[in-house]
Amino acid sequence: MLFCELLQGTGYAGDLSSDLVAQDLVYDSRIAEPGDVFVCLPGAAADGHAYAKAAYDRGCRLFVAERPLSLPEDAAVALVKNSRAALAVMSRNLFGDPAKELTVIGVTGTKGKTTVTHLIKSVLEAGGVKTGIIGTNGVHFGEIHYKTVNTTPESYEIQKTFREMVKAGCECVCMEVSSQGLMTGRVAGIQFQIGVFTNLSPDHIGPTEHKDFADYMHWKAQLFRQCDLGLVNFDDPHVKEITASATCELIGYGLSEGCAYRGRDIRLVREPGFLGVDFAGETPLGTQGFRLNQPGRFSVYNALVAVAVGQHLGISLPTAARALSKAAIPGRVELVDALPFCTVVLDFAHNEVSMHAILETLREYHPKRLICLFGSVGDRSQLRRAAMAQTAARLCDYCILTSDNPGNEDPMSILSDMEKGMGEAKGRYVTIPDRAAAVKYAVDMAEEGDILLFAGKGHEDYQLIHGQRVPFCERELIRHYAALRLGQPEAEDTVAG
Ligand SMILES: CC(=O)N[C@H]1[C@@H](OP(=O)(O)OP(=O)(O)OC[C@H]2O[C@@H](n3ccc(=O)[nH]c3=O)[C@H](O)[C@@H]2O)O[C@H](CO)[C@@H](O)[C@@H]1O[C@H](C)C(=O)N[C@@H](C)C(=O)N[C@H](CCC(=O)O)C(=O)O
Ligand SMILES: Nc1ncnc2c1ncn2[C@@H]1O[C@H](COP(=O)(O)OP(=O)(O)OP(=O)(O)O)[C@@H](O)[C@H]1O
Repeated sequence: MLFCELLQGTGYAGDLSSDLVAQDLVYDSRIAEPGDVFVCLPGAAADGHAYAKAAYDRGCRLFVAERPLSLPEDAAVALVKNSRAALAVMSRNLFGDPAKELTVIGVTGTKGKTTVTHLIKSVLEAGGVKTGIIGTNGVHFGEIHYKTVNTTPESYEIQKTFREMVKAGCECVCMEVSSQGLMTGRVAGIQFQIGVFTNLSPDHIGPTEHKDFADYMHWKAQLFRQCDLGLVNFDDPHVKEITASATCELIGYGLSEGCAYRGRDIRLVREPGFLGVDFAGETPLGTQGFRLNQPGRFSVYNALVAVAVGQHLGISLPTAARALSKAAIPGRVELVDALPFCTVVLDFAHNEVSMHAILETLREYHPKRLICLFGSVGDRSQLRRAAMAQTAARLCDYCILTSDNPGNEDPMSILSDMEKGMGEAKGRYVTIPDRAAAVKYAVDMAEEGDILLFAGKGHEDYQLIHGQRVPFCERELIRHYAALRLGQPEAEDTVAG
């Protein structure tokens, strides 16, 4: 593609020859190749402008930057005001604006994004609409699955993935849109047909993320300034602020009166091997009974919005109900069929908000004892650890404190911060730093009627320890130790990592 065509819409300045040909775009000098356009991005840890020469040395001659670069004369530099925004526009140009060939749905909110995108995919595909998803669990479409670095990837990866999805016959893409993704322009220039708001509470506030809650909220609200229809949780205390600047049509879902999509008659169901919820969903096209394979009130919200999206795309209520009765999401309130006399749940809850949500939900099922195994990630706020531990101490009968992803921190110092929270809330607990040993302890202590929650790892198949990614699959370990406890000989073969 001609460099000047690629730059169309960026508002660039620079005296560029009209016959320069660009092969691809790249924003990391370490993977730059001859023919690539190197886009200099100012980052959190470094500034891409400082790596322009490295990209030149690897053969790049075409550059996009926010300020003049000191490079040999054969380099062509297009100057733009905001290089991340320019990357979004150029990526769209490079891949031929694939969003125009898809129905694009964006899901934002503090909790529930991954769950909701998977539920929407289940509902749409049950109605024959081939759908791709992009989010924390990676990219999924058809038989294709790959991981992403970010919940909302960089604009180049998004546009490239959209194009792959179109080629694979997808009609729709449902993606998680993080506040960081909105703030850093990763979804700039995409007009979403539907935007979904799940809920909002303080999170992602810190030196490399948002400066305060107002900033976090401002960027979440951005989705409703670039979509046609907003499906928003009317029961969330922050819905007014999120929608105040909306430019789209707004439709509410929730449990309160006035919601177009409303859940009522909620009944929590716990049966052997099953933990779920029944409810009636009122919609503009009629009322439908639902049984969800996922527990708790928050699952009703997640399901309602999936039904609403489905209805807007022509999926009937019985089809949506059938899909939701079977939908299971790896690592999100996932039931592990391991010990027949109690309920074992694997969940990604890794901060105070989601711990509170999942534990309160599980309490409502009246377990004999609610036992929770969890750790806290390293290299992040110390307050988060104590807060999580306090919440667990208040809501559980017993806690097993262990390691999550300690990262570059000493696991013992993370555990000591968690123990402070435990002590303040007078919780009963044991500390077992090695997570595999802690899993064994939890499995061995389980009794009839207990609910065991393994929190934090969810779908992850590794632990980050001292900068290393160590294989670790909690689901497999639970099954392994359960099989040992039940005297099943095949247990030896089931451990992964
Ligand atoms: C803190 C932050 O926002 N980091 C994001 C950022 O990377 P960065 O700012 O650290 O990049 P940098 O290291 O400062 O480098 C700046 C530029 O120089 C380039 N570079 C650097 C070194 C070199 O040798 N050569 C070179 O060209 C880099 O490729 C980059 O273009 O830009 C990268 C590319 O887009 C992102 O992958 C990366 O996300 C990191 C992994 C991250 O953790 N981000 C968090 C804050 C985030 O975005 N989280 C949300 C989740 C929120 C939720 O769950 O709700 C998300 O959407 O993932
Ligand atoms: N609607 C909801 N409200 C509150 N909590 C929820 C909701 N849906 C799911 N959860 C809880 O939060 C956890 C994380 O859910 P999910 O991964 O879907 O959210 P997310 O927004 O993608 O989160 P993250 O940004 O941490 O990846 C779940 O495992 C569950 O315990």
